[in-house]
Amino acid sequence: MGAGKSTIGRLLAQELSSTFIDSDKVIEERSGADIPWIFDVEGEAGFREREMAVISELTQLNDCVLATGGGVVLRPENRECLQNRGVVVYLQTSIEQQLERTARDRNRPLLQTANPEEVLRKLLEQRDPLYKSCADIIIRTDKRHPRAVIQEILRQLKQLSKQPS
Ligand SMILES: Nc1ncnc2c1ncn2[C@@H]1O[C@H](COP(=O)(O)OP(=O)(O)O)[C@@H](O)[C@H]1O
Ligand SMILES: O=C(O)C1=C[C@@H](OP(=O)(O)O)[C@@H](O)[C@H](O)C1
Ligand SMILES: [Mg+2]
Repeated sequence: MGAGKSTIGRLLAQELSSTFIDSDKVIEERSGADIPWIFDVEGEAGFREREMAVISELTQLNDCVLATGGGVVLRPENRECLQNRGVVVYLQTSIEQQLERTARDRNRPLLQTANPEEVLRKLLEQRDPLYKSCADIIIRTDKRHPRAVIQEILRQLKQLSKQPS
């Protein structure tokens, strides 16, 4: 959360002249409710069910940039879909930057707690190995302008396409 997936994904899609899709937005459209409402009424488990259905569908599409929610890697089915169908980019960010970037946004239910720093630390501990297990490209985004992050993604994409498969 706050790594910049939604922001950088949108700009990257513009740069690549491809379609941008944010799975969280699709989940909201499909359910006719926002993410805090889904967490409130259906719990995190309900949100993860909806997320899995949407990821399974969206990863069938071609030529698009897909920004996911940060918890997408929790389900092995999601990791498999992402790995099989695309180049997966892990945007790494310090907890300090995550806190700064998410502070003004009430839209992340997992961070609406007395100690969001502790929550982020635990999530990182749990998720970092999962992100690494499915990432083709890993990029640090701390104190880096979104444009600079995009240039780095493009550079690494070019390198990947040069490698013999
Ligand atoms: N590289 C960056 N530098 C500065 N601010 C950023 C950067 N990436 C994202 N942001 C800002 O941080 C906030 C959260 O970004 P967002 O794209 O929603 O993250 P995510 O989708 O990974 O949770 C937004 O206000 C966005 O403008
Ligand atoms: O990390 C998570 O578990 C979540 C991240 C959110 O998306 P962003 O990573 O875009 O904030 C959103 O999917 C939901 O609040 C759960
Ligand atoms: Mg997002």
